[in-house]
Amino acid sequence: MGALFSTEGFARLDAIVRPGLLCAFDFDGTLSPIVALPEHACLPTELMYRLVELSAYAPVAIITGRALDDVRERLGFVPDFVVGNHGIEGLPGWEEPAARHRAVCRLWHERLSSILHEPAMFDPGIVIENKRYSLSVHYRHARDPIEAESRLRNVLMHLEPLPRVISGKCVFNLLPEEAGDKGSALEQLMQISRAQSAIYIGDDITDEDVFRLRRGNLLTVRIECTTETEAEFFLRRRQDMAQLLDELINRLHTLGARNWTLPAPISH
Ligand SMILES: O=P(O)(O)OC[C@H]1O[C@H](O[C@H]2O[C@H](CO)[C@@H](O)[C@H](O)[C@H]2O)[C@H](O)[C@@H](O)[C@@H]1O
Repeated sequence: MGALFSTEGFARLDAIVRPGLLCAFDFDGTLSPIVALPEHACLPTELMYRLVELSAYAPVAIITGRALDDVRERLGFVPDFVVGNHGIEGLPGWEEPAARHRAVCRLWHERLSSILHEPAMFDPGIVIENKRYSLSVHYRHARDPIEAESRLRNVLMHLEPLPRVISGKCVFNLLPEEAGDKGSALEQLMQISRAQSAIYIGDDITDEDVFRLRRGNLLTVRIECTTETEAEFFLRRRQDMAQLLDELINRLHTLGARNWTLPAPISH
């Protein structure tokens, strides 16, 4: 993995950025800073203005672990595509399988709520975020987060049906086994939008499903340099996102690209 802001990284950007590019982003930790409480997360205005400008040149997609209605109200603009619940919510035909996922999540929620109320497990700092089609169990504010992580891991192993567990930043995300993921969501979005190439930026384990696609026409970028990733390049800090959006906008503008998913402007 190399630095995106390097000779090699800029060369890869030059190669991938062309008319027909889909620009896709994770939300928490990529666009929005990680904050103590999920309900306080929002899109910083300096990124929001840039994303609006970018969407004149290329379709913009948000692929997030959050529920759709939750993330939409945090964006402050309307992207071309929003996919929620780690890929479960928002793609054509998503409702039918999601109804099955909802029933499974209801079972898990009931079971977990009851276990987490047992005296030996009770900790007001452990919170279940019910996103209807997936659950997030947050332990950022647990009395002892390291101990909570290992106790929760043990509880999750015994749930029925067994969930697909994606760990994250002080969180376990629980998904039904047959649910899609962010990788399949990105591939579907490329098909739907007829994109020739794509860039995806993410910061967490749930984004690895995109990073491991390893397609020649997909540039993957992880926030923060780590060895535990399949992403091609990294940005040192989330704050570098503004510069990355400027790099995309400037290249697309120079190439005369336009967002082909928008109605054509009326000519007089
Ligand atoms: O796929 P993402 O958009 O990155 O969403 C992943 C999870 O993000 C949220 O939790 C994380 O961000 C919170 C706000 O900064 C933070 O308080 C929490 O500790 C993080 O785990 C969100 O609440 C989850 O639903 C998402 O699955």
